[in-house]
Amino acid sequence: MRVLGIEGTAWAASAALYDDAEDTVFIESDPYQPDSGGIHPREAAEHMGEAIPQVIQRVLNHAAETADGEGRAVDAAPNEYGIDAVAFSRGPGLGPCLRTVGTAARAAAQSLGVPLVGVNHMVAHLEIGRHQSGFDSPVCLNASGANAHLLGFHNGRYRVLGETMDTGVGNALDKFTRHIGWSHPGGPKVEEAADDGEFIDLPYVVKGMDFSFSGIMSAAKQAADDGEAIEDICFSLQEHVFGMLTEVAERALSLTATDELVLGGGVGQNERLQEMLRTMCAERGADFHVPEPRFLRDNAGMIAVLGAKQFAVGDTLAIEASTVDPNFRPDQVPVTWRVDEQSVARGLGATTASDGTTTTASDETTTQRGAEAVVDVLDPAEAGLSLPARCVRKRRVPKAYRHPLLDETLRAERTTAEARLTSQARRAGVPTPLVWDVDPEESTIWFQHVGTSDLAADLTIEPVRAVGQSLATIHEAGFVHGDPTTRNVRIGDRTWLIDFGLGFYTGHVEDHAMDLHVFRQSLEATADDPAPLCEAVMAGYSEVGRSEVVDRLATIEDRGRYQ
Ligand SMILES: C[C@@H](O)[C@H](NC(=O)OP(=O)(O)OC[C@H]1O[C@@H](n2cnc3c(N)ncnc32)[C@H](O)[C@@H]1O)C(=O)O
Ligand SMILES: [Fe+2]
Repeated sequence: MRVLGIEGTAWAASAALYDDAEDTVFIESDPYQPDSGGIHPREAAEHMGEAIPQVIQRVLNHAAETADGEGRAVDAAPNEYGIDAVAFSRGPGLGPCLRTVGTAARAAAQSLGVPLVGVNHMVAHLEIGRHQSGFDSPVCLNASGANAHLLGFHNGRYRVLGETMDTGVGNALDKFTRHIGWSHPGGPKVEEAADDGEFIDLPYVVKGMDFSFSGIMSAAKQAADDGEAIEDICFSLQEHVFGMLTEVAERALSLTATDELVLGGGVGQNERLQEMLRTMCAERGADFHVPEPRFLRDNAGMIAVLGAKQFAVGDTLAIEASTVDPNFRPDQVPVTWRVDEQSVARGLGATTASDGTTTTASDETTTQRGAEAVVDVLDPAEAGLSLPARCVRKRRVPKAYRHPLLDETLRAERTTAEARLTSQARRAGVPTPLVWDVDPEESTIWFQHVGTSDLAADLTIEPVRAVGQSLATIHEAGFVHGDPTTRNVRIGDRTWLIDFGLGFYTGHVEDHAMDLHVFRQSLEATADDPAPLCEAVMAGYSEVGRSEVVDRLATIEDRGRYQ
């Protein structure tokens, strides 16, 4: 099968030929380069209008030359190019570009006499890595211009495990370089300048698996205005921004118990980002795949490859139904080509051994490696501690992927926050473990051992409802948990909240609603049937909390975050 792919969501006018018999991809691209400032949507669309017919023609020439290649049944295709389908990026992207390119794709499909396939650009950024790596069901980190998110396949869709709360990662870097007068695109120039830089402190914002770039970008611009060395700002931007992306990727691996990660998107070309992710995966024993650069930046090859998978299962579009969608979210895509495959969430819940005995993922005397800490369950007598009962020692171990100064600050701050907020939540009436000792130097806390397993291992309605009540209770007490996922809830005789390390004091409705959002995202990413669980958490929350928070949650979840 041969598929002609067409891409033109923003800056890359690109066409490609994918041949599945040989698994070869031929790509022709013509980038739009703004004279000044960032991407102007109308100028970009004009570029598409001129460049798309040319790149398509070059790919058709190549297709004609190779159409009678070995073993290929060209006669089966309705044209002399041996092309069976035309796939194009339907969105997300800039409306004027998408419309221009959509028109070209429809015309190409009609003149070649083949079906049209509509591809989601974000899913294509990630499927190319899965395709090439051979991974079953990885966590996917997309680091592109207009977006930044973590996706995992679950219950027939790509679920958003975490995403930027404001701008895309590439756009954030590009806005900074525009501020200091550098030409577009700025990302590669930041990478180059970072080579000679030294570390300066910038804001670092992670909420569960979501993250925000607005604070750090304003701080970077301010630092430039204040005369800080540009190479120091570039270096520190990379350390903070990519540190955030690596941290949330690790949290997603931990939440889903997955040991496969793929990277996608234009910012994925950055070698420091690749290095951080590679180091993090190596520390956890996870496999990591980065596609080659031509498949990371916008390109039609990824569109053709995913288009071929969709075409193979009959997922085609009638011309009259092929309108483009500038806000096309990855979780809106029916993943027709993966119906029978495994979920990203694995290793959760009860496991049945070959002899038929069932065990839950309980942790009696084990060492567990979470996303940011190593947790040991200790018998105090054996460990030589004078504590009344079984205890848990939680050590925030240094992360080799992070800059040592950033690493030290984060571990110290989170250890202090965790000890303080765990106790404060308990005083507010929420079941949390007793804090027996804290060693800030070693980023270590000793807790009372609570519960018999985590909520992820046994997801049922009642504890989920209790989590809703507990979140509302701490919000009323003036702080948020910061990372309330199903892994941070222990169940048993009661429903315990643990791991307050990302918590902070706040009375803002938005922050409270984010807490609920993070918990709901974790349910949606791991539960077989998330709907009743999502209802239960809201019911629990509503018993104690404010209705404004519930209303704001709806706004957050409706908000398209593509800027
Ligand atoms: C919707 C679609 O149009 C959009 N595509 C897009 O933004 O192009 P993409 O090729 O995925 O990413 C381009 C971004 O990638 C950044 N970039 C390229 N090379 C980089 C590098 N070495 N380091 C950091 N950023 C880099 C650029 O500065 C630019 O912001 C998207 O995927 O979000
Ligand atoms: Fe892209």
